[in-house]
Amino acid sequence: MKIACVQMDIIFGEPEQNYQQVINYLTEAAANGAETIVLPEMWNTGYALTELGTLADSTNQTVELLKSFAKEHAVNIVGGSVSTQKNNGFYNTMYVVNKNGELVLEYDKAHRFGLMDEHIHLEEGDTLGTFKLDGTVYGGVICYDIRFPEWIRAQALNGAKLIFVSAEWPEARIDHWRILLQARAIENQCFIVAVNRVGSDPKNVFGGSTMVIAPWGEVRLDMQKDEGVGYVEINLDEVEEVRKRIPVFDDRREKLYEKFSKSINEVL
Ligand SMILES: O=C(O)CCC(=O)C(=O)O
Repeated sequence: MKIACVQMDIIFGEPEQNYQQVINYLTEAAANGAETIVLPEMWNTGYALTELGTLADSTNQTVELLKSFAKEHAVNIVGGSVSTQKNNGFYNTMYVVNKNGELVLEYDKAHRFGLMDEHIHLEEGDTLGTFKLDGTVYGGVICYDIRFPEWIRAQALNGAKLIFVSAEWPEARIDHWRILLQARAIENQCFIVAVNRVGSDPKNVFGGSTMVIAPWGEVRLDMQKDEGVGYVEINLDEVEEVRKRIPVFDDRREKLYEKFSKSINEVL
């Protein structure tokens, strides 16, 4: 599978300009033969959280754009995430569409990031971001979610061989981003395709470092601070090879883990 990672800048609080930027990047990636294109987090508005009442997508604009582009160009799109308004609240929502133009995932970020005020302005999601493309199971998570190993493990246990991460991760903690992503790939013996933004907003400078990591932990793509589209070819058979080499999933002791997580709760 040829994957294209869009490491873009996001224009703060300007959805129409960001939609146009994304169309340009999708067009470039499709013209270069990408089969799956991945976008960063909150690419429609950036973290303009106090203005979501007028800026968030409340009309399905994003889904319609992604569906029609995917169908016309026969590409899968992991549409990063956008700010959405639904059920009387605002969400940080990841959409994935397949190459037939069908929506196969709508995932609301499960873990809200307090340092960027998400807990004040956004609702939290309660569903697991697994989905299928051509019969294979994938996972999708958003930024801060990667700090929760049990959340990524849940995806692997539900069959995900590759987990997509969309982010607006600040440069100040980019060493955490790199190490956490590599750890999540190694411990779950899966591919991680993680797309971060570059540029800055009124409060943060973002760290780029979009990466593709193989199930054995090797970094196959590292975009550092380059703005634009990065490409990588991956073969999902590597997942089974690594899982045979060290059979972590067979050696897990679920009941033991449950026993001690209960004990800790009882003590507290
Ligand atoms: O966990 C972090 O350090 C960054 C998380 C973040 O920026 C986010 O979830 O938007």
